[in-house]
Amino acid sequence: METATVVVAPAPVSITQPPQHKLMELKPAFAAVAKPSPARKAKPAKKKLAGGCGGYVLEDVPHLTDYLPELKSYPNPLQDHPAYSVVKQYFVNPDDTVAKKIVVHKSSARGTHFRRAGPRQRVYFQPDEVTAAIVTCGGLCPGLNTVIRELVCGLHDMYGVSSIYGIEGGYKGFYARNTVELTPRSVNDIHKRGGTVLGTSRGGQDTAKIVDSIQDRGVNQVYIIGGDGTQKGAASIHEEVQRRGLKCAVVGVPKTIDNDIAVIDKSFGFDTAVEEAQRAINAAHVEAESAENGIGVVKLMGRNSGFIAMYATLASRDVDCCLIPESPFFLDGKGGLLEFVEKRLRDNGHMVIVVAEGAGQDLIAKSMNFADTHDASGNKVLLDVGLWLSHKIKEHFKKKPSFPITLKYIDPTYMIRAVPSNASDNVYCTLLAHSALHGAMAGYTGFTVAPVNGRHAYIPFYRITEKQNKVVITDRMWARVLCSTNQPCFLTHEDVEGAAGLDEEEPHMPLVEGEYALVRSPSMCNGNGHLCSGAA
Ligand SMILES: Nc1ncnc2c1ncn2[C@@H]1O[C@H](COP(=O)(O)OP(=O)(O)OP(=O)(O)O)[C@@H](O)[C@H]1O
Ligand SMILES: O=P(O)(O)OC[C@H]1O[C@](O)(CO)[C@@H](O)[C@@H]1O
Ligand SMILES: [Mg+2]
Repeated sequence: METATVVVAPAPVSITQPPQHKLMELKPAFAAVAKPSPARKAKPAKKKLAGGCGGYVLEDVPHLTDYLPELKSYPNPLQDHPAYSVVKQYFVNPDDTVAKKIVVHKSSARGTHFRRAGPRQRVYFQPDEVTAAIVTCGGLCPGLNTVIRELVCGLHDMYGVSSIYGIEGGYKGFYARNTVELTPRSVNDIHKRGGTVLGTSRGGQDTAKIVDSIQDRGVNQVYIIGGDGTQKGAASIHEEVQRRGLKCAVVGVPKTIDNDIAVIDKSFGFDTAVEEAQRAINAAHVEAESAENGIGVVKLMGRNSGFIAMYATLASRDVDCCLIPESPFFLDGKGGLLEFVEKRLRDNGHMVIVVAEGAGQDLIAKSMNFADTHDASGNKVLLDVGLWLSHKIKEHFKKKPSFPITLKYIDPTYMIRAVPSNASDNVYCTLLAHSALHGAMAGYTGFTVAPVNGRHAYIPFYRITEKQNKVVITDRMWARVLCSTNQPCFLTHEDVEGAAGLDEEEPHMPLVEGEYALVRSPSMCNGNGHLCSGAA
């Protein structure tokens, strides 16, 4: 492990863990202890924080040596790889970290950083020791197959790993389905297809059973591709793996077209989805333009976050009104949506409305009195806002016989996520997969990999799962949308006051024992291991 940066915080070690020399004697694929009773809960992993000068904080990720301190390391085989041997500085400097915030003032603290992703000089697995498993969970997203392909090809071509399995049908596939062997040949052209060749599912996440399966199959690297729910599942798998003292790296690759994962720049598949949404918006615009008082309503995905609707609106420029979950709206009366629709039709003769599926759910529930239902993962099942809105608009104009309208409702929901990824998402997925496997080979675990301000980083699970990424309606990006559509903002003063801020939290670092395990890093401090002033 890279000792220059981090001193390991005391790890929560299971009392069933055998002495270390025993661990090292076990089957090379994994070091395991007796299976625990499913009733015992894994303790949440401690946060690993290191301080540095000028308010610098490293939010580090766990490493296998945190709880298996005697693990052997080996020179990275990449150093002999013909493609990489010529690359200067191919291995990531152990002190390299990625800043969470890059807009700073001269007096700002340096703030939170994450460990930079990439290949390390030393690895903690020998190629023939690795048994890797890949699983995809949650809804579909363009690029899933590309990530699978690049994990398989990357592990094989860069590290000489040949034992790679796909878990079929999401988390429950660990204990309810068969595995499929993955080779560079079997995944060769899967990136040209939408969906996931492994299948996916919601619900059925049973951590104890999953870790039993990991243990039984001798899996020592698990790559888990999925959204916020999946990453929560991955966090509990990692905790249980650590509690059992298994030599098994648990790695998350964030996936969701909703782009609702916090901290990261953007989730893969999002660009493709926005591009695909353009086709629906174009169709709505053509239909609307060709009719008398034509209205095109397009519903796009976005359960709690309206990013797809927002970016699709900005990209298109044909949209007259964009409705997202983060920005409440109302229909009737002065300043309401119906008044705006009427005005826009009088002015332009046609209009296009883009609505994110999670928008206006409270209004629909009020007017239709539906009981909440949830999917197998516990996500609220949404009511069809597009249908409801279309109905309300038609009802409104029915009362005005001198004002005939033609409304077309387009619901491309699944079409924007079932397509193969576009070129830029393909490249992005490749980098994600490579960053993920370099991290696992280097012994890091319990992390999600993703770009932060353009640089790939290893981010602890808790950072990804503690809150969702949402459109900030008091931010300039939403103002750009309002400028491009010239729609009313529908907001009251209270809505604005209550809206989430752009840059709220920067976690402060209590210098006391407790939830945070503060670690002082000699290389980042003033040479004697003390935090420089301003670090707290
Ligand atoms: N809090 C949680 N703890 C453990 N597992 C969870 C948790 N939430 C969800 N999961 C599991 O993660 C898997 C995927 O979750 P979910 O269906 O919410 O999709 P997701 O990963 O959020 O992706 P997306 O929202 O983009 O479709 C499911 O198998 C679900 O059971
Ligand atoms: O696949 P399902 O269960 O219909 O889920 C649809 C949901 O999945 C997503 O595509 C991703 O969370 C959402 O945008 C959408 O609400
Ligand atoms: Mg989700």
